[in-house]
Amino acid sequence: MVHPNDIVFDGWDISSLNLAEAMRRAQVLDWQLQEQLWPHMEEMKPRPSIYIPEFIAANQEERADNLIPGTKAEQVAQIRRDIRDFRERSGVDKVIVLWTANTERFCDVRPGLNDTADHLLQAIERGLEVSPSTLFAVASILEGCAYINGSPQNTFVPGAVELAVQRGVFICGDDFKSGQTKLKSVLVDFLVGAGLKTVSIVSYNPLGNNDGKNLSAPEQFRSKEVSKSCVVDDMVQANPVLYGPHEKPDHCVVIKYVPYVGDSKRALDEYTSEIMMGGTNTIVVHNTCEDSLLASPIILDLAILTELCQRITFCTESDPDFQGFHSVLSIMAFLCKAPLVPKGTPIINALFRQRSCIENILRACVGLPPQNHMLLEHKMQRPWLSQTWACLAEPSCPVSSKKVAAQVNGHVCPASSGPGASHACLCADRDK
Ligand SMILES: O=P([O-])([O-])O[C@@H]1[C@@H](O)[C@H](O)[C@@H](O)[C@H](O)[C@@H]1O
Repeated sequence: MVHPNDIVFDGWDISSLNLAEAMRRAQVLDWQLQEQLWPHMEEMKPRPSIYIPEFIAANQEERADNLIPGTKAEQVAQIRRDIRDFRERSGVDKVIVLWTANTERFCDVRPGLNDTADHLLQAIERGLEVSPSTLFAVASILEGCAYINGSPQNTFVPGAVELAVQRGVFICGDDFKSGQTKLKSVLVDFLVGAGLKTVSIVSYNPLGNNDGKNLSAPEQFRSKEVSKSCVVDDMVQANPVLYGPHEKPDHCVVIKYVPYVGDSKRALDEYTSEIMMGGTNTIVVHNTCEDSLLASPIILDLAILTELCQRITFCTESDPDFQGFHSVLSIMAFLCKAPLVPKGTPIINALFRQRSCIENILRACVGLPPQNHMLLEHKMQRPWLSQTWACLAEPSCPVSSKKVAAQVNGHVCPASSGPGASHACLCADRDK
């Protein structure tokens, strides 16, 4: 066993690092923790990956040392073999693939190139423009493995989405919502919800890890800028009293590579809002975001929730046959900066609305009604009667006409006559 003390950071030979060495190089974990983790990490070595220089910053070249050779089609075939090999060797039942690698530049989206599943597969065969993250997505989908995109680029070109739908495989993304954006998706919801018209949001991000280095290139920064900027759109549009049809706040996002701060990303934000009688309200936030340590639990949650979603089916009153979620797993919006949703469905960025979606679906899975915070039972003139609620149980509900039942692993949650109980009712109208 190589001890961390035996490794010299300066002048490091970066070829084929194992995960213990990578941990040391990343300088994220405290030294004592590194020492404890070392024996568990050193056995693990990343499999080779795909490097297409035009998709990431030129400054990443020296780190690209563990590569899958060949054409794009051969690379996809190799990833598929790796997934199968991992599944067999590890003995796991399911594999979920998650992209947490470098931010890529946006990929061209063109008819004939990647607008349909067939065109995308042909583009791979012909070696046309397909990003590494999309090659991984296609390999995963073809292996029947859910694929999660933790970076901002447009991995899910229309052809990749169509392929996932055709194969009934979950995809979700984009870009972990970890620090500054998470706070923003709460603060702007609060400001606009409280009637303060936010007119300017200025966000600076000094960042010193390798992600920051990659993002110092304009095309890669552009991908991140888009995912970080769209996060307030729905909250603004949801308030037509404050904002006109095409009106939205000025929103400026800056990321600067500052090696000294390492993984401790500084997020500096200024929110300016107009209030009554020509006044302004200004909030300035300094937020030290431990970039990797905020992202890591999100990675775990995404994988765990995706697996759980693979076991959930539900029905609605208008469609009583049980079915699974759409391949574009939009309930993961809570964990993503730029939520991917099925075409034509609303994008929700407000953090607590996103959380409430997950919470209520999970409540339905265990036979509880949705949490709507009305608490009418505590607001009644007359004493509260539990029978008021018992009437919500199947088969007929005089209070609400809409019902949704949910099941996990084929087990349908039972109706009950207790307070607030219904047949795993997801109905938003239950209190009407
Ligand atoms: O989640 P957040 O703090 O808004 O955004 C962050 C970006 O500002 C940063 O550049 C990147 O390195 C992080 O991974 C994360 O995406």
